[in-house]
Amino acid sequence: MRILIAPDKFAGTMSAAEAADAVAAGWLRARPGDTAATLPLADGGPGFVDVLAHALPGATRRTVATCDPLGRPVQADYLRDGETAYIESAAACGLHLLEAAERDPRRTTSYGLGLIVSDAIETGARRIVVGLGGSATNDAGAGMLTALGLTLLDSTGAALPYGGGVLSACAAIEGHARTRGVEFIAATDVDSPLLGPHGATYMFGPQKGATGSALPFLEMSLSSFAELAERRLGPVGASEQPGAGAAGGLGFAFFLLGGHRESGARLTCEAVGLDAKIAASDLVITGEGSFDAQSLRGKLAAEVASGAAVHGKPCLVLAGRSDVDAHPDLAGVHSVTELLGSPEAAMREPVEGLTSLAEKVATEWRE
Ligand SMILES: Nc1ncnc2c1ncn2[C@@H]1O[C@H](COP(=O)(O)OP(=O)(O)O)[C@@H](O)[C@H]1O
Ligand SMILES: O=C(O)[C@H](O)COP(=O)(O)O
Repeated sequence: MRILIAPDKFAGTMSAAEAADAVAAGWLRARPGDTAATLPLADGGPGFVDVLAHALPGATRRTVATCDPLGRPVQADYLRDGETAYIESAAACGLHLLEAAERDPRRTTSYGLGLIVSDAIETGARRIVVGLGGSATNDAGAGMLTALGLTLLDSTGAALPYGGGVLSACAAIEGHARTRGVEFIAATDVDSPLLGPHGATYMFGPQKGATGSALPFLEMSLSSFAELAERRLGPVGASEQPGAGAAGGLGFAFFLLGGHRESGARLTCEAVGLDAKIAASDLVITGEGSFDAQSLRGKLAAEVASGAAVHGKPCLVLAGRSDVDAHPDLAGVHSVTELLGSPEAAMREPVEGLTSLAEKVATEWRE
């Protein structure tokens, strides 16, 4: 049997490539007569640039000095392919760049992403595809807009500090972004709007360290900024567009810059030729760290599963943990947590855990 193993990363424990290798090793241990092809994927979050680097052999990597969500210096890689640049927002805004105790979206900024985008523009990029996801920020892209040339002022005329928590003090937006003639594509991992119960703050704030009263405070801050920014920069309604809430509202900021949204998962799947690879296999396996209700809202595993369904191929999800038992596009959902008894055990030895899960599922698989 020909197996295609096409997972996303397991955030915090394994890259997509490590996860794919672990599944292949476990599967082949149980069924050595099968062939396994690995295809690490991404949905706009971490891994976006690495996946595209494999898919676009003509693209070159460029390394730039930028800053992390707390303003500390970091190096970030992005890709150039002719006049197109492919940038991963998590390279500057990523949750993985902070210690657990440092996570606080009232303070974190997307400024560093603006420095990467500026570098791309200054070196001639005219089409910029930005992968959104895995961020530690919830500032509606205000930091990035500042790095691109806009000035955010409070009611006394002083420049606004960075972070999502100060945005309700923004009384004026002055200047122009240095983005004329540049097409932006926000490759988002979620289709959430900016505000509301399914928006950036309430859906993703808690995983970034915002809890209790910080949540309504951030929601109010973003809402006030969004109203001003839409009036000043347009288009009105940008905050309600699907994807505006991706990466702490960076989707919204790209809409203000005239950009449009694509599904990050679909974009990477198309770039690697997933469809043809599914057609040439008998079974597809995908996975991610946490397979949950969010995953079904256009995330990578759901994209792979629907691709498999189109070709009538069975698709399995092997996840770190899961609260989804079944889905019409899936032949099965299995988790390392279920196998080892607790999420702690699953995360302690992630490669071994996923390898054992794949071995068990392969042993039980009936064609
Ligand atoms: N090896 C693992 N075993 C169990 N749970 C994991 C493992 N790796 C990651 N996770 C869980 O998955 C979460 C990340 O979810 P994931 O789907 O990978 O990313 P995202 O939600 O950012 O797209 C982690 O916070 C952790 O709870
Ligand atoms: O806020 C973000 O960065 C994402 O759009 C959602 O986060 P996640 O993909 O890391 O869960």
